[in-house]
Amino acid sequence: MSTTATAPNPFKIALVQMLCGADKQANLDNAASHIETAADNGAKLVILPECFNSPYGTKFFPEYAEPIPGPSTSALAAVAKKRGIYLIGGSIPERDQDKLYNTSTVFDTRGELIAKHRKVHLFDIDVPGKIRFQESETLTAGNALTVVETEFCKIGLAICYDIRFPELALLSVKQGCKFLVYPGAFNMTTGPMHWELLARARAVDNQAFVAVVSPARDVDSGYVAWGHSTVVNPWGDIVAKTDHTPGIVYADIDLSIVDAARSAIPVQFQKRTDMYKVELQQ
Ligand SMILES: NC(=O)CC(=O)C(=O)O
Repeated sequence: MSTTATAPNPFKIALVQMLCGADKQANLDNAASHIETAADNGAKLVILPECFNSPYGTKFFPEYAEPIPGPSTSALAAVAKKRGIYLIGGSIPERDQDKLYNTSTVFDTRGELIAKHRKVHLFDIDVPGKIRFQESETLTAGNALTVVETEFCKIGLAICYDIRFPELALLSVKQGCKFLVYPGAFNMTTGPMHWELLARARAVDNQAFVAVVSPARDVDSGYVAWGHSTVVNPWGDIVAKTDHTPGIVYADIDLSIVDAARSAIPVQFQKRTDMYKVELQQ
């Protein structure tokens, strides 16, 4: 669907910061119940966290992985259709033949799957004495930029570690995105260092709204999520944010702020493409 001059603006979004535990069905039920609450409260676009149907860990991915469509994404489609909302389904471990991906699905108001993003940059890090995580032990990286057409605006969708790669965001914005969405799951080492910093950086360097959506923190899990789901406006201001506990973060996305920021500080139109260029190799 293409964006029109009559698109509703502002529109309300909801970030679902939920606990994501070992019981897949409980995760699906919990997500559906939060989505219903968000819709009751007027959200037109609801966003779940990374790996919402499974614990976040390479040993869990093979066990929890599903094809798309599959039980988890069918449940998402049903609730999007029932409530007439757009739904960005965080991510799930996806199985496609002999490969596994960390994949986000997007549903429109009729429950149709309108986009699918496979995490492009796998989370392979080793911070001595703090955290080692190697998604590539079980996952394969996606190869595509994901721009989602909605009635509100184009949305650039990427997952967690993808936020650390400004090139991906720049390419989405080059394709017309005014809003960048990152289901994510930073941890107790990288969260306090970089979660908010990166969300604000991507907002400022792209003059776009940015939403980062985390699971709630469970200190007993093998991977302890930072939480702090946040929405940042194109000036870099935090417009909505929570702590580490379960809950829903709401924000109004007023796209006129994107236009105002881009017109006041017109870096989007001042790129020295005679000197440098970021280009999609596809
Ligand atoms: N979980 C991730 O993909 C990324 C992350 O936690 C980080 O970049 O830090």
